[in-house]
Amino acid sequence: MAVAEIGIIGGSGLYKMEALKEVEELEVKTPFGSPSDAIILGNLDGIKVAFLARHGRNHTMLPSELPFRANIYAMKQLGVKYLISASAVGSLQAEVKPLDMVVPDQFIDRTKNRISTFFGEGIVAHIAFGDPICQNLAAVLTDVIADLNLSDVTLHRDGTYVCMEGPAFSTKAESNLYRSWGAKIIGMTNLPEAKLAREAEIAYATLALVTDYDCWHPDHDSVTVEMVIGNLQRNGVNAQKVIQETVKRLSKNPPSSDAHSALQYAILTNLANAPAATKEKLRLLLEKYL
Ligand SMILES: CSC[C@H]1O[C@H](OP(=O)(O)O)[C@H](O)[C@@H]1O
Ligand SMILES: Nc1ncnc2[nH]cnc12
Repeated sequence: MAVAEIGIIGGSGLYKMEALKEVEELEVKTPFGSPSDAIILGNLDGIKVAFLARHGRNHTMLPSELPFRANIYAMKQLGVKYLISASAVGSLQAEVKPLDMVVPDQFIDRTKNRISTFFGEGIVAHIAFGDPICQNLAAVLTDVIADLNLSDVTLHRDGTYVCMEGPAFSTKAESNLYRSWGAKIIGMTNLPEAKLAREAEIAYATLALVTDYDCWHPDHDSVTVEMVIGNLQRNGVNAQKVIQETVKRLSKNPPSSDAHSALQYAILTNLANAPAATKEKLRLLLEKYL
């Protein structure tokens, strides 16, 4: 039985959910090692949720050091079917202002050093990733943001998130290149998570919290960590309201998601003859298809 069907990954500045009740800390082990930190299991308005601080509660991990596979696999082990990521992002477009919220629908991969598949070691799968975000989950998020009508927050219902390697922020030339590609926001974490969530058949969507104008805007200072965390603290309460209401609506009316059957036509290897050790390692992902 699922421990929690809804998971939350909190990014920079969002290290806990204040409204979580009856919390329990779970030290989860996975075939891919330990997640970034203990998973905090608790009740949000009576609904069980699993919360993980992406960089650890004391923010001790660089984006390139994050155990993405362990984080997503741990959520899968707890029975998570819907995963909400809350993330700080820089804006690449003038109309997207600090404190705004974006629910991106696309990614551009500029990472260099991430493992973003569970497969290999004798089992090959290629998931479809044309629509990397679950649009039905994203629609719940956007409806909630619109309905809450938060002061100082403009909602952007879609947009492309550039996922860069980091940890240094972009150069102006890079930032302007991404602008010329029409991308809306930039961060360092969500693309590997979205890929792994899709392989794990978990519906994934991002609540992107805009904290800065990166380094391209002639009238604004270039991004600093102080700016990111300051703006995150300014709209951390709003972000938590959005997540809380989204959890309520998901639990009342869980949307269908193509992500929930993402592996159906993705596995190439005949599992009957696949290495037993890999089948065991990926048992949770494969058991429906064995
Ligand atoms: C603290 S600024 C850069 C840092 O913030 C974002 O983190 P997250 O996506 O976990 O909110 C960005 O991706 C970088 O990791
Ligand atoms: N400008 C930026 N670039 C990359 N990641 C970020 N996270 C928050 N702001 C960012």
